[in-house]
Amino acid sequence: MIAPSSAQSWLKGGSESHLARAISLEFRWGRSKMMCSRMRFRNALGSRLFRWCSRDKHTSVRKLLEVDGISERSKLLNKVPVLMGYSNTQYLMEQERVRKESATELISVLKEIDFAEISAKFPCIKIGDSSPIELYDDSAGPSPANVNDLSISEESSLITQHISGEPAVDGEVCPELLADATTADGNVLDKSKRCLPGEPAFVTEACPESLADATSPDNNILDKDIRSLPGTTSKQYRKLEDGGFHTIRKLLQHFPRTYADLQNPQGLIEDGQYIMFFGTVISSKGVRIRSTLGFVEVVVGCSIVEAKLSSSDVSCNSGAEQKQRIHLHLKKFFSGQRFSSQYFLNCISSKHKEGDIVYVSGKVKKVLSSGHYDLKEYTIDKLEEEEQQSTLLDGKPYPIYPSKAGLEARLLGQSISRALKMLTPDIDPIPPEVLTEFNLANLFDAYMGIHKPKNRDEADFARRRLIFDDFFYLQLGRLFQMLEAVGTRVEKEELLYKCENHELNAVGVDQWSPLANKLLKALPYSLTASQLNAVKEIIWDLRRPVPMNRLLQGDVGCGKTIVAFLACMEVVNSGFQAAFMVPTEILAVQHYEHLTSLLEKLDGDECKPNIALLTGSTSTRESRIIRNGLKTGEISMVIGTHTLIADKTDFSALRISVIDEQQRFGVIQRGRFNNKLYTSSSKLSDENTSADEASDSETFMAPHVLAMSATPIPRTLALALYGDMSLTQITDLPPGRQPIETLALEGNDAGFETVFQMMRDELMDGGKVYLVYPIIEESEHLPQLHAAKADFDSIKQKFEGYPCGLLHGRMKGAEKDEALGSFRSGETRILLATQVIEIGVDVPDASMMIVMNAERFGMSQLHQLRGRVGRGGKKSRCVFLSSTSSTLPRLKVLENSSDGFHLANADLVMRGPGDLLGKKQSGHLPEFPIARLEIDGSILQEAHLVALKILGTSNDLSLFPRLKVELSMRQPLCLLGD
Ligand SMILES: Nc1ncnc2c1ncn2[C@@H]1O[C@H](COP(=O)(O)OP(=O)(O)OP(=O)(O)O)[C@@H](O)[C@H]1O
Repeated sequence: MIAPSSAQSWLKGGSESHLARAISLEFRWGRSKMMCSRMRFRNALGSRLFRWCSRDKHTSVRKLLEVDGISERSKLLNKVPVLMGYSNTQYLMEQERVRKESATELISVLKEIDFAEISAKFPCIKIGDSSPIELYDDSAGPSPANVNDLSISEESSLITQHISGEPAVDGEVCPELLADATTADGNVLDKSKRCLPGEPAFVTEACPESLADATSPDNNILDKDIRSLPGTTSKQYRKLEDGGFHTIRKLLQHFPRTYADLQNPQGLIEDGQYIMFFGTVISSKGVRIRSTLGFVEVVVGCSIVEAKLSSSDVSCNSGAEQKQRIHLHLKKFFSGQRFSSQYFLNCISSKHKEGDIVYVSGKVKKVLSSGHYDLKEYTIDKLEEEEQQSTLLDGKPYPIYPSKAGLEARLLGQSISRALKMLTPDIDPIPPEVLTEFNLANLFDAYMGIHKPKNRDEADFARRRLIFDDFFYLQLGRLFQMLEAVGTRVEKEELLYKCENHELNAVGVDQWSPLANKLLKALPYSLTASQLNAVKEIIWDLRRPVPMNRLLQGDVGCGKTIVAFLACMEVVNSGFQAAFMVPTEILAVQHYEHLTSLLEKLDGDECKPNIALLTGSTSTRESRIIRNGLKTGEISMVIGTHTLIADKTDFSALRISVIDEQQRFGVIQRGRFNNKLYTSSSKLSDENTSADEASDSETFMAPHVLAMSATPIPRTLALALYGDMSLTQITDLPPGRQPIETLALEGNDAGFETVFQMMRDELMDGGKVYLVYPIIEESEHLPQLHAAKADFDSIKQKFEGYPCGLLHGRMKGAEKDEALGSFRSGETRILLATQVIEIGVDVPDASMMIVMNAERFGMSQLHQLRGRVGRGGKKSRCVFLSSTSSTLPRLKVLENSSDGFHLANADLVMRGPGDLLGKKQSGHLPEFPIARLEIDGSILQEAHLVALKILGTSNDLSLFPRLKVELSMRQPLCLLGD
């Protein structure tokens, strides 16, 4: 590309030929920059020439052009084409357009110019450094059908690079392109051999070595750089890379969001409906309304099946099916002088030709004449490739891709098609026997089937395999990491055995330790069946020679705490220690009080273990005493917050760590806890201070981990299901529980009136009410939010006679305990609180909860909050008040679901499973949520079995080198903190 200054340099010569050359250069520069708009060319060239001519030193030019005054602009412009050898501007433009269409001519034009000479003579002339300016969103990109869509700047820069022998500026060029450009007969660029879009010829002819390379079995095609994708321009590569598609795998894993049935809508089309249509372009024209406004209208004709038709509308009637022909009008307006020129509008409208088969989607708006509709906010895609058209004709499902990073669907679709062509049937790293055994598609067929299915069944079969892969590599990775961490072969086998055998291994109550048995007997209730099974299973695990890593999952209020207490007592009874870590001080105090009150009921003082509470609010003196007690082994069990993982807290013989509401702790925190525990245990063995008779290896063993969660975050959920954690579920609720009546209301005057009336009724009925607020104090920035402190007085007034309490995170530990204690004892009947009560707070007779501005909380949070009521025998109610009516539907979901697992699943789908093998805790929106645990559980199970089978055959995957490579490609085998 030639910089403008070059033209000025040519002008310095002052001769006619120099001037012609200058104009020629200027024209090319101007055209490449301006997409050949005649108007802009004239303007730009005219003003530039004028500037030159008006300068004194360019009198010679003026003379040459015979322009007398600078006002005679049009005269000057008419001279220019003549000097360039054309009769007038119109003709010049016409000729140049023809030139543009012929790459051969273009080369000859460019070859006329001796770039080396220009560069040498005029250092100010830079070759190939200007990027083309996009004047409008050419979303379609270079059309596969028309290679000339490549901008001249791009093409000329490629060729220029070749001629000047300089490296590519804009990206790699297929070597053949350059080779071809230098052929002796020159001047002709064989398009069939260029790396240009939509040219399959390239794949087979032009770059055979690159294809051979890609298809070589020992070359991992999937992890090839995206730039190995054939038939793609450097601009497209850049776009793909910017969209995160750095490898072929990334591209192929951009799965269709859905498939469209290649059938147009049936029945009545209503205004405002968002509909997809397939049809044929009937016309496409550009209309200039005035000098600054124009539009392009594409009319698409479609056949739809109409139920009730007037006879005039019916164009064909095949049996019972009546088809109606409708016309969709797709209009795009352009404003501004530049974009409303007829030439420009014609350029745009020519993109759609009569007879093109297109796929359009958008919002339908009826127009006056029957059978005609405007399509608003539309997208239009041409079904260009033969296979796409055959998709339409054969009634194959048509994949619809989710948009990504602003990449146009068409480019994505094309690139995926090209990537598919690179694949070979031997890309699958999973052994074929496994595929046969589990009835899985081969990976090659799976990619083909998901992107180009012949029918829905094929797409489903492919999807199944791809979901399998997601789960399989996840588990293979986790198990591989675990096996790496375990020393001996026996331990590895033991571990695999544990993972493989999910049958309930239990230790009967009669074999429990005396302490656990005594606690069980001291309970004021009987354990439910699943609570009992959970304890049996955990105790069985505690007696295994490998550390337990178990998740105890059960809905809010199902009674997990007592299960964990019993497990702790089992360990404490053998002289080991237990640590119980909770996320809040309130919860630590509650658990401590609960356990001590239960232990008080035990017969005989001699067996009562020494329990301590250690939180941030514990005084320094007391903390020192507790820490000392833990170090010496005097204290058997400690309940506390994350102070338990502080460096200075040491244990003498820690054997179990319970992490309550474990999703509240980050991966690193939990990892620190585990490491700490392990260190403590090892230290202990060095010092030989163990009171236990266990063998050395047992003493060295890392402590058991029992994590508890009511609403696992997606990451935990996925890990628990088939990661390295075993899962124990409590599936029933204690007897006498009644479902919580849930109501979602808009928090307007009427809504509040209803709620306050319900509250009055509840209080009169002897109930206790939580009022939950999103913030403590009113905020200027968020005036719509209700605040706990601000509402305190008005609630007190409104409910005179019913004492109110206040509980929020900014209160001191003792104040919080007091507020909760008063509510528990019934001293206060209304508790205004923030989300500090969200987890674990247990006031069994609290019977009503009202959540203000409920949309501010996440679904799982709301489920947890709701779990604070309905923990006793009294019928409870929960009201979620939304700030606006628009946020109400989301809250309504909670009206119908009281299943934390289901809600966590909904979260999983919304947030994605997160980076399961990394340290990233939070989820992210998935590119394509291909797997749903709710429905894909069986695939998950199979994947788990296959992973175990493979690792059972070869612990270090040495017998499956391709799987090992695949695993490392998918997930770096970084060790988790936990
Ligand atoms: N089998 C049972 N029968 C009757 N009540 C029970 C039983 N098990 C537990 N409870 C009581 O149910 C209430 C809730 O138990 P707990 O606090 O252990 O629930 P949780 O599962 O930890 O709930 P959250 O996830 O909300 O913390 C407590 O008051 C507890 O004493």
